[in-house]
Amino acid sequence: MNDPDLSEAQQALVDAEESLLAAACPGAGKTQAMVARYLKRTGEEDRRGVALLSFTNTAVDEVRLRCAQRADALRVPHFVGTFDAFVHRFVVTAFYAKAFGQKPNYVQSWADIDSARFRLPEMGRTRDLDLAWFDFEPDGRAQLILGRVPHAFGDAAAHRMLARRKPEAESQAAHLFGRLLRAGTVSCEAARVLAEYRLSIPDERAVLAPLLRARFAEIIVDEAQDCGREELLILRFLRDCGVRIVMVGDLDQAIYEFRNATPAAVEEFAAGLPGRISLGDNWRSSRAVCAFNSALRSGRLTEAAYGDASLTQHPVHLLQFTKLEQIVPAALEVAERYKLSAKEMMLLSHAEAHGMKAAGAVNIDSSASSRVLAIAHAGFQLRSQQTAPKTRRGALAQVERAVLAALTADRATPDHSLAALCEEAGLERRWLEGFAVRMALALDPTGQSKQVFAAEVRAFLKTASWGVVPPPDPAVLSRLFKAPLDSAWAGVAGFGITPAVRHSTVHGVKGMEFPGVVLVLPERLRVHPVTERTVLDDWEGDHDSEARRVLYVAGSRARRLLICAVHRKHAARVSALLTAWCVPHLHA
Ligand SMILES: Nc1ncnc2c1ncn2[C@@H]1O[C@H](COP(=O)(O)OP(=O)(O)OP(=O)(O)O)[C@@H](O)[C@H]1O
Repeated sequence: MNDPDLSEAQQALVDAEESLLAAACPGAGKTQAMVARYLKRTGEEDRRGVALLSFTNTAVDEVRLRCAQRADALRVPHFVGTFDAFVHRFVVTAFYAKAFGQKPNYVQSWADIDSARFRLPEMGRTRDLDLAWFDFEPDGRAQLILGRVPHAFGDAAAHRMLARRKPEAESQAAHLFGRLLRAGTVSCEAARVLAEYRLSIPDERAVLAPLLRARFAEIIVDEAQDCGREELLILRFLRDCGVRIVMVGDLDQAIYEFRNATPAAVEEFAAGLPGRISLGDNWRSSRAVCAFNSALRSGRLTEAAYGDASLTQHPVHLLQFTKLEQIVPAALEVAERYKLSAKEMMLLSHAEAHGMKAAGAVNIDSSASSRVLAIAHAGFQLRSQQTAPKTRRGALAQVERAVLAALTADRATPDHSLAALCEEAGLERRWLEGFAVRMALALDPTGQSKQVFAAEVRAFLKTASWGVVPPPDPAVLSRLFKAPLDSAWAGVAGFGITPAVRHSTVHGVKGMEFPGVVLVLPERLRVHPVTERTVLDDWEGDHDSEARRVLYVAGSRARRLLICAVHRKHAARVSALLTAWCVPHLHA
């Protein structure tokens, strides 16, 4: 029976009877259609399961919520979860347990654990190397992906040094990878490598194929454009086992190339599937936003506005700025013209720092310059209800470093990992974390002068109970915990102030929508290290690039109003592009 809430194209996705790619535009209602299919198929299959796989826990939670009325659809043999959870449960765990004689302990990412960091001898003043910067082959070989090494690793000479010592870094990374695996620590990246390894062994394929064939009738893949090499390999295996593969996605929203997800590889895999349907009705956005999406899209799909927002006549607004701080007041003026409140607006940028500065939020890095300020900042973050876990962890890590500096008289280099510093200081990391939380919460800078607050910090450290380690030297405390500069302390007043407009990176709002979006194009655009092109070069030259897709994802989050806040240097180019692509636009 047809679902009255679904369009014809969405219904075609629900009813499809062969493996296929459903290529959808932004706002096509992929989730709605996919969940409708999942519920229908789980009702039809009584023996074998249907799996619905997503890439993020948020997307998984959303699907589970929408299936809440049908508890049977969430029970065995069916499966709703992340791609990683699927790989762990059905491909890797048993294989690992057999090979290593223990159960694996999965961690989200190497980046989350200190023991996945290491140093090369005589590396100088650089940060530790991180396993997350390497790709691993099924035979355990490592490949350093220089594009993943963050700027903060060190100065230009440090980056050159690392490029020169790449083979040495790769050999150490491979060694550490093997050591962690043997110890039972398996990151999601490592699990994918193990899955790939397992599937490369003919005997293992012969064991796994009948199990998966008997267990699953169909795998539905949400956000299919984010499939990387290993996911595609697993899907290929499942397809060869006779499991139906239904992929739903928008190749132009592929913004995870750093983890090997490339739209070209997904397209190639999809070309081998018997079916393909297009979902080109955008139920989310106004006509001007749809035109903006079409101007940025590299794929062939044509998109049209279909939902309530299609009646909105607001053009895209081009807002020129010279300083990031000018954006919000001007954008709010435009929003007000269309009766949109500040709460309905979302400011998006590729790099977090630009959005933060434009929104007037205090940047945690600015407090890194002073230990006293870092402690004030962490206290605020811990007390606030709105702090994201990642921000809280970052703020606390700065307090931990400050405490370690006090104990080691700042002898340790600031570039060592916290785990290494704890070892040097003879402290348990867990104890230090607890100490940092207690200290940040005990000290409140509200209404205090910087001198008084700095004195409170020193007094706290002087009188604290240090347990196993000797207390810090008072002379060291006076030297390391001075009152911060006036300009930095002025920022403390801003800690408690919520910015007028919410802000996020583009990657942080994937799958979401907002009545109004302010998209920031800053003065300095990223230059791709290989192509040496910026996003505007890509757009003008019609090159499909991740930077261009990031703009597309950002703009397509808007329902009614899109404001492109463009630095004066680039305004003429963006205006010319919007004109060339017939995007209705106005200069604000
Ligand atoms: N058939 C429909 N009729 C009316 N509204 C719909 C229909 N399908 C989806 N919508 C609405 O359109 C909006 C976009 O849907 P959804 O967020 O699922 O899109 P999406 O395909 O996941 O988009 P994106 O990939 O850009 O994140 C939602 O507000 C949803 O409620």
